[in-house]
Amino acid sequence: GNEVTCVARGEHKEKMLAHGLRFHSGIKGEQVVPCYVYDGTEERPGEIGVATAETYRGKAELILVCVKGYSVDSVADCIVRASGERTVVLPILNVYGSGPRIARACPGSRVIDGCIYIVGYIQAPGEVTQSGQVCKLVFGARPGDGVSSEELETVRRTLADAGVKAILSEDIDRDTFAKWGFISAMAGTGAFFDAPMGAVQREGEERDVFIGLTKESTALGERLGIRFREDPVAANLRVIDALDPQTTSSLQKDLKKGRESEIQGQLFDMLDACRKQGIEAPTYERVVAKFRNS
Ligand SMILES: NC(=O)C1=CN([C@@H]2O[C@H](COP(=O)(O)OP(=O)(O)OC[C@H]3O[C@@H](n4cnc5c(N)ncnc54)[C@H](OP(=O)(O)O)[C@@H]3O)[C@@H](O)[C@H]2O)C=CC1
Ligand SMILES: CC(C)(CO)C(=O)C(=O)O
Repeated sequence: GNEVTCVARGEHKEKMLAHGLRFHSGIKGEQVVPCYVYDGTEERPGEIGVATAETYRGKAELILVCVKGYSVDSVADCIVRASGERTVVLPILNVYGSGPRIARACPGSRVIDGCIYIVGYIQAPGEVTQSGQVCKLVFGARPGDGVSSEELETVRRTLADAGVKAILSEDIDRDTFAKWGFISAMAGTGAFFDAPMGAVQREGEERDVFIGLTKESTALGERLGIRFREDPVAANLRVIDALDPQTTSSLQKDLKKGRESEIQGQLFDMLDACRKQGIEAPTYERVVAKFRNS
């Protein structure tokens, strides 16, 4: 029922416009949604508008920022242009601090914060796969973001109507930190040992490293004033133990293929923050040393 525009580029954009956006979804099944070039004037119900960050015109009501950490700066101008007085900007990256960072990069935009639990990827240009049944988005207000509780409720309802399990958090700083701590430990362990999560599910060095990373990020979080809802080691191991043993993180896959990756935001920033806060982080030191100068 809502108008949707995707900001895209390259072959992905071309294929979407030529053949529609093809979804292979564990939740919604197979679908092809027709796409058209969005120029800020015409809206076509039942179709997805497509624009580039440079050509996007018009004002959005809700902007979901779902690029990787290294691409944030390339979409900042677009976010500012697409923001009107009532627009809400919702980042869902796996990098803690994305809300504040995007707010700084996009003066005048109203930026909240969030994170998402989903397994998805671009399978081929114009084709997106979402695996399994999990699609949970946690979001919430940041201090001084200027977004009212009624507007947050509108965001929740909009996402829920689209089939997303949307949870309005009373402490999004805690929840984005917890997601960051998890993905950092998962990606760091997987990349360090070049192993899928099955290796972390068994007792042994891989599991010990995963636990070490989680304990160190927990110490950092506590130093920063995060009040975790439950012990992060127990919570993170529960998630790992429920994964398909073949699962690897996208950071691990990107590193293996020599592609640009989120290693700065997911690993290096964690160690740098530990050092800055005087938190001893021998496991992060060991894992990061393998990648920092390689
Ligand atoms: N994939 C997943 O299952 C999950 C991912 N996350 C997090 O979500 C974020 C996004 O991840 P993911 O979806 O995997 O990333 P992808 O790289 O698969 O998708 C991001 C897309 O944004 C495009 N993009 C980047 N910059 C621009 C730009 N300036 N103009 C137009 N398009 C642009 C990229 O194009 P191009 O390829 O040309 O760069 C790419 O198609 C990350 O922080 C990730 O850690 C969180 C939970 C689960
Ligand atoms: C592992 C997964 C899919 C979990 O949400 C993820 O976020 C990533 O690969 O970056």
